[in-house]
Amino acid sequence: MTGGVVVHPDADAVARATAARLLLHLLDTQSVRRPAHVSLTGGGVGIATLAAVAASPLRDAVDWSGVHLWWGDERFLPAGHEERNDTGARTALLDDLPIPAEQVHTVAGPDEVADAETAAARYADELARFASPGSASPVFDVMLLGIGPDGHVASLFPHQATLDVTDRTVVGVHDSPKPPPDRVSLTLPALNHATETWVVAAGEQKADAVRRALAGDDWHATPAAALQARVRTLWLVDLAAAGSAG
Ligand SMILES: O=C1O[C@H](COP(=O)(O)O)[C@@H](O)[C@H](O)[C@H]1O
Repeated sequence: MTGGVVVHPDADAVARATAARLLLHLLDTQSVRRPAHVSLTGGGVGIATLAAVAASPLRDAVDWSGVHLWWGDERFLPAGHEERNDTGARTALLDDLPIPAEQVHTVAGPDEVADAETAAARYADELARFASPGSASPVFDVMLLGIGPDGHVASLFPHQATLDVTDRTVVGVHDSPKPPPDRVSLTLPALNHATETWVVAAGEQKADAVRRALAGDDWHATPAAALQARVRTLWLVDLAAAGSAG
């Protein structure tokens, strides 16, 4: 297991470098096996990364029919809502990507199911359909995540009971301190069921959370401190998030 911090000059550079890293990683993976499973994130740099994938000349070198896309979390809002993570991803990249619709695994919203728990159970079933032997989900080749200023990751927020859920891959989240209050999130064991995890962060407001996570803070206080991919956990940050600005 390895890890590391890569510091880029600014948010735009984080997004462009992460996009290049993702595309090269997919090309490498596809040279030996397929499909590849990638879990996406919402958030400023997460969506900017997808826009940078869309703009990259390498984009068309990837065989997208050999890629499955998932989400680490979703806001429990109706399909097409501008605050949903998948809406941002569609606008930035997916609407223009030759990927089979059935390989884009979205989380159901209130237009489809009664509550976040039902959406979580349905997403868990979908993950199970593609599970690696002996587990409840695929091993994600890349788990792309953001981090909140409070240290939240996906929709696992500090001191919420969802942090301790280990018997499921997906949970319904309520009382999120960041709107909207209802969400669906992979649990920590599911987030860590990844070969590589890349946490993207930019801006001074992320610096303290990044510092605490890297220092191994109590993960109930800083959920991102619990991230540990099987092979490599990378922190892809800008100077400000690295605490080196000014
Ligand atoms: O609410 C969420 O926030 C985080 C971080 O977003 P950012 O805009 O502060 O970078 C994101 O990673 C997560 O997917 C999302 O649902």
